[in-house]
Amino acid sequence: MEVKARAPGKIILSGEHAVVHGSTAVAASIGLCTYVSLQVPPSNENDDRLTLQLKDMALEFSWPIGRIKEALSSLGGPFPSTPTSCSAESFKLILALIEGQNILEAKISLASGVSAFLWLYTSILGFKPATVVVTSDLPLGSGLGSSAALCVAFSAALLACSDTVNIDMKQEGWLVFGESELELLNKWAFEGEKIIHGKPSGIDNTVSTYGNMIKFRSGNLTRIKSSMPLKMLITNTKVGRNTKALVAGVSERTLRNPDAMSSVFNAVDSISKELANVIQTPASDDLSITAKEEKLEELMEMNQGLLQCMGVSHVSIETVLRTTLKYKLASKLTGAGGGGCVLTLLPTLLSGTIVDKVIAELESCGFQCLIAEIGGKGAEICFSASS
Ligand SMILES: Nc1ncnc2c1ncn2[C@@H]1O[C@H](COP(=O)(O)OP(=O)(O)O)[C@@H](O)[C@H]1O
Ligand SMILES: C[C@@](O)(CCOP(=O)(O)O)CC(=O)O
Ligand SMILES: [Mg+2]
Repeated sequence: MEVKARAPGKIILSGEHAVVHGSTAVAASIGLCTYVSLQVPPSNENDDRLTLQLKDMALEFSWPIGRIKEALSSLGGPFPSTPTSCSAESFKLILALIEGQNILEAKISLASGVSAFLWLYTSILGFKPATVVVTSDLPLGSGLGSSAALCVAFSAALLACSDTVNIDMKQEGWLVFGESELELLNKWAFEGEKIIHGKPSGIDNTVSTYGNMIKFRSGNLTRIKSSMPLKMLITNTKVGRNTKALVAGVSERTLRNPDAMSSVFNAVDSISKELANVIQTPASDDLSITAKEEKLEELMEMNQGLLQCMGVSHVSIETVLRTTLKYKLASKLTGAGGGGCVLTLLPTLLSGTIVDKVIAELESCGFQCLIAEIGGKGAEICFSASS
């Protein structure tokens, strides 16, 4: 049997980092996904390995099931309906399994994704042989939530193969889990994100699970329906960075300056709430689309200023801000910052010629631009009779 899962990346319109400290944030899924295919060999086949292929990186990891069992059976499980955190001790055992796999120094950042896989796999499915293949449209470590999309896609495929979720495997095409299954999937993906991010807020896995646009605060989501067209230019500075380190840096700054940072986080909270209001309030005679876009631009700029206060901007981000400002366009970093991606609002009345010019100028700096489809589907699964 083969099950496929796909889960989207995201943009954060307002509130990254502050959301880790209890502020409101607003995020939307985008039309770029991570795909996982999970193939369980027929029980009469003599295949007793768990294999993980990261196709985009041409990497393969493979373990005899007996070796995984030997290393991890003390953890108990599987416990698919009880999302459980990977303790420091379990993490050490998992790392020992990965250390035997010779990840090249240049690709060592992938080790956290592979660790999340091993934790989710053994916790949800136990010690069954399988081949799992991953591909992704998303750039890794760029602020578009590749870590969460990976954890959501893994969890969706694994839960679909477990006996926990009630889903008709004979249905064709891409399927969406029911509400309670989505909740379970989101909780498992959050456990995976914890392995990759250290201290995630949960916003990325939540928006990847549910799709569309959400307002998120302290683990609680409110679905948002946009009442205006929202077109965003995403500029990838291609400066690599690591969310875990940036999140830890903001926490250290908060420990050093608790009062000042608490004011910064409160200001971000207000900005995110206001941004959600602007997006949801229908345009009227008193509030035109253009006026709404101007409000959004101002809120994005204010949020960017506060992200600078948190210490997560970067010279490459500042170059994007300066470049777009020449065309009177407002931008902010999205995701963890420190490089990665920047969002620029493209107002409805902006001419195509200007958009082409700004993209050409950004690309001449070595950046990569794309115009995202915002607020699409969340996680989906698909069964096939195996190949
Ligand atoms: N397709 C993938 N294959 C393997 N690992 C991945 C994949 N996508 C994400 N990851 C893991 O997530 C990490 C990037 O996550 P992070 O630093 O949070 O940035 P972002 O979530 O913005 O892309 C990678 O270093 C890797 O460990
Ligand atoms: C910085 C943060 O707010 C978002 C991180 O997003 P990304 O991993 O950079 O895509 C962290 C979090 O909310 O878990
Ligand atoms: Mg991430």
